[in-house]
Amino acid sequence: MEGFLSNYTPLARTTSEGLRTAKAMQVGKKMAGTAARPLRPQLLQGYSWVATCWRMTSSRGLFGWDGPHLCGSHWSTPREYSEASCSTSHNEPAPKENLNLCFDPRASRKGQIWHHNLASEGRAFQTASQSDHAVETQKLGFKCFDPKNGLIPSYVKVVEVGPRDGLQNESMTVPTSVKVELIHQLVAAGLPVVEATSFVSPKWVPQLADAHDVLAAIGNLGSTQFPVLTPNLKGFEAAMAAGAKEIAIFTAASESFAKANINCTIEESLARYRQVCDAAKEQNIPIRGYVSCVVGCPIEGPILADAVANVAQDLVEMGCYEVSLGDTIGVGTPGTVAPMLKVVMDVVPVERLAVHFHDTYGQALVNILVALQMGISVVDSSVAGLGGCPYAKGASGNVATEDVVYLLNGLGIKSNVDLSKLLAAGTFICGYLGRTSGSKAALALSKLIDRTSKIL
Ligand SMILES: CC(C)(COP(=O)([O-])OP(=O)([O-])OC[C@H]1O[C@@H](n2cnc3c(N)ncnc32)[C@H](O)[C@@H]1OP(=O)([O-])[O-])[C@@H](O)C(=O)NCCC(=O)NCCSC(=O)C[C@@](C)(O)CC(=O)[O-]
Repeated sequence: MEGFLSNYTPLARTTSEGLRTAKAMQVGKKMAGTAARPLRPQLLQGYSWVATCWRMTSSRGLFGWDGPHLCGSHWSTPREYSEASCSTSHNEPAPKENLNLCFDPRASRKGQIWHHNLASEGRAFQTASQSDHAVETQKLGFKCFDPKNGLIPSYVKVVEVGPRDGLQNESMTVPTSVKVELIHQLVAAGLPVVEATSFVSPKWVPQLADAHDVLAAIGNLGSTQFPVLTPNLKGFEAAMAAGAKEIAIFTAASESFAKANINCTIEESLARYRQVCDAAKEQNIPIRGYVSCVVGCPIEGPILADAVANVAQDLVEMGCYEVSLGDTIGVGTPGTVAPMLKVVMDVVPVERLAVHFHDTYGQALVNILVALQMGISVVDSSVAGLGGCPYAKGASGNVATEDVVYLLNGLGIKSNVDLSKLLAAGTFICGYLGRTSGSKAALALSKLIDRTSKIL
């Protein structure tokens, strides 16, 4: 735990660097020639990489200051964003309303702006390679954000759970064709794993009663993995009959939640899953495992990390290639998630662990960052933040895949997910469900795109 906390020391520097840089922004104010309001940090939370992202507004509209050179997000900001917010990426003059000021820590130390673009100086914007950037951030001591030093993974596998976890809680029946189209779009966006559906009792989860049809319709789509949930042998056999190539088994670290969700004790569930695993192994079917309620349970409250570690270890021993740790009701903060991960990592190798956060309290991204810093490189998420568990009252959706990919891009971590195609998938499913996306990144990017289309 001590070592873990020391990872955060550089963040204090990041923040103070950010504050110094903010002063340099006054130069930007003069350049813009507008009455900018005083600058203030957004979300200045202890852990937060967003602490280095600031904004100022003026009577002319929103002026974005893109300051994440300090933590590495600028160069991997998605193309759509660059195009929308900074027309100088095309070497064209930027409209004033679209002013974008970028800082380099080297320059900001001297109180200068490194890059700026104004209507008259549209060519000032430059690019730098990710490695230049990594070297720079390292020099400044921001090591915790440096994938090259192995302090966070350089590649993260994003496991999309929207078609299963996302839709299972929807009250309106989503037609099979819509589910299949959503899966196609998620695959097209480059997601390596899309959890397609569940072979659970239709009495328990009516929304996924068409599991066979969904799986039959998607067939084999490139190299994408399509795990499906199987709560028992009956579900496993049905999944095999529908052509499943991978399964997921799921239990909990909380007795009460296991009872509510799968109608048995944890021990009984493990006995069932041993049978499922034996059957799967005979057919060379990979098995993913889930542990729910890893920090809190809607019925029991706080959960002991040892209980999580025991169940995770059992799942690995019975044959799961990966165990996803679920904060089912989204109550975790780094203060509870990090110690829990530490205990689990003592018994399960970090390469076998994934994290699965719901965003009920807005803590999912910061928890993911902590998990990455602890070496975990598999993150579950749901497009547009859809989701919730029917047996976990009050649980909101999963962390949105768009937000996770935006974060990963910002950290210079590869995921091979195309954010623009992912946004389209989110727009598609939200359009069908008649709801606003639960992804902040999706909302912000879509506004930016709308705004630019009005300007251009
Ligand atoms: C586990 C059971 C089946 C036990 O349910 P049960 O009622 O105890 O089962 P049973 O063995 O007594 O059987 C009752 C009926 O269900 C049928 N049945 C039995 N099994 C199946 C099956 N596989 N597929 C289809 N039908 C099945 C069985 O044939 C029988 O039918 P009947 O004779 O009454 O007509 C039930 O509790 C269940 O399906 N639970 C699933 C609940 C669920 O899907 N929850 C959401 C997923 S978990 C989650 O979201 C958390 C996660 C993974 O995302 C991570 C996180 O966020 O923490």
